[in-house]
Amino acid sequence: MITAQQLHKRYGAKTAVDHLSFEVRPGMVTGFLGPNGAGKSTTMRLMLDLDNGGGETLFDGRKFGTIKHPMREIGAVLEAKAFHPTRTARNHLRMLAAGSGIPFSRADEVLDFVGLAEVKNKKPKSFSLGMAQRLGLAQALLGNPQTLILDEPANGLDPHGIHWLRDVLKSLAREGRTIFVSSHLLSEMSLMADQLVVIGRGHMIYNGDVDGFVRQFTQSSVLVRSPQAAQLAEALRRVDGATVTEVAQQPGTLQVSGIETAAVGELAFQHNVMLHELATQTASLEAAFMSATGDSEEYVAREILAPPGTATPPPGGPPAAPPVPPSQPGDTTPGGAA
Ligand SMILES: Nc1ncnc2c1ncn2[C@@H]1O[C@H](COP(=O)(O)OP(=O)(O)OP(=O)(O)O)[C@@H](O)[C@H]1O
Repeated sequence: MITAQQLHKRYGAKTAVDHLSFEVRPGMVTGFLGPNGAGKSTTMRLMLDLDNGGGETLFDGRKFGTIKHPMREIGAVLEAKAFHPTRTARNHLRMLAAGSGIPFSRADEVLDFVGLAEVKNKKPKSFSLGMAQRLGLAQALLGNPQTLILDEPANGLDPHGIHWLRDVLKSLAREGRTIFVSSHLLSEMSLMADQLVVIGRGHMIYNGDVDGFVRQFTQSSVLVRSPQAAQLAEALRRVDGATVTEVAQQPGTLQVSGIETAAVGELAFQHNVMLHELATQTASLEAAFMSATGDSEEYVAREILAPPGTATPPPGGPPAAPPVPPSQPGDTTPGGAA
């Protein structure tokens, strides 16, 4: 269990982390989300005593600085390419193992585990970002720690690598470990994380389970398809708070919000309306993230750069419209947006 209390950090006049308190529980993956510059890396550095700031972090009740062999209890990767410049991957890990009373054989074990056995005698400076991430994870796992703190470990991994990482972290969590991981890959996070800590501009936005985050920051709706859709729509419109929209190009299909799925089914039954489909439509983690952090974005692209030689809009004029992606075969929405 990690207990972070009142973590804070200022850079001059700027508050990077503003009195954050949260817990990261064992046996599950806790995702750490926030827009660029939200303070995720700074928070992780504060947790590991790698930065000066305020607040306190306890790992199973103990401060990082009081743990005799931290590598054997807490594995961390905060920078993808933080390796010894001249040692081979294997010797880099052996050196760390020696410093923490870990047997040398463990270096080969973890290199094998992360898929780097073939390149273990190469220097990490020749590694791609994805390979460096794998070596970082090997380093974090070297001491077989109870706790893992990983800053964007999926960055640079190919799709197979991302899938592999998800399986690894989930299975390490199932073993009862405490996993705290930041990522900008929201679809990945929705598959991997059980709990979320979401911050914006150094402030806590949400701390709780993933479903709760999606529920809190989006509105779910009900999709209902019926050969008597008009009759059902009429009944639904009489329900207080319910909003009914006919789905374009899908005759007999209604999108309903402001009413539970079960209540739609019951209403259909009461009005002798036959249903062909009744489904709850839950918004994505990405939609929830956009809604929750929209006001906290610090670095926002304002306009599309005009190609050389084309006129730029006058200052104060309307911003350039974002380009509409071309439709793909099979797209059902204008512009091909999914
Ligand atoms: N060494 C530094 N000096 C001054 N400001 C800094 C320093 N490090 C971070 N900051 C600022 O603190 C804020 C938080 O930065 P941090 O790197 O923790 O954010 P982050 O959430 O990890 O961002 P990203 O997702 O882009 O990696 C940012 O506004 C950043 O500019």
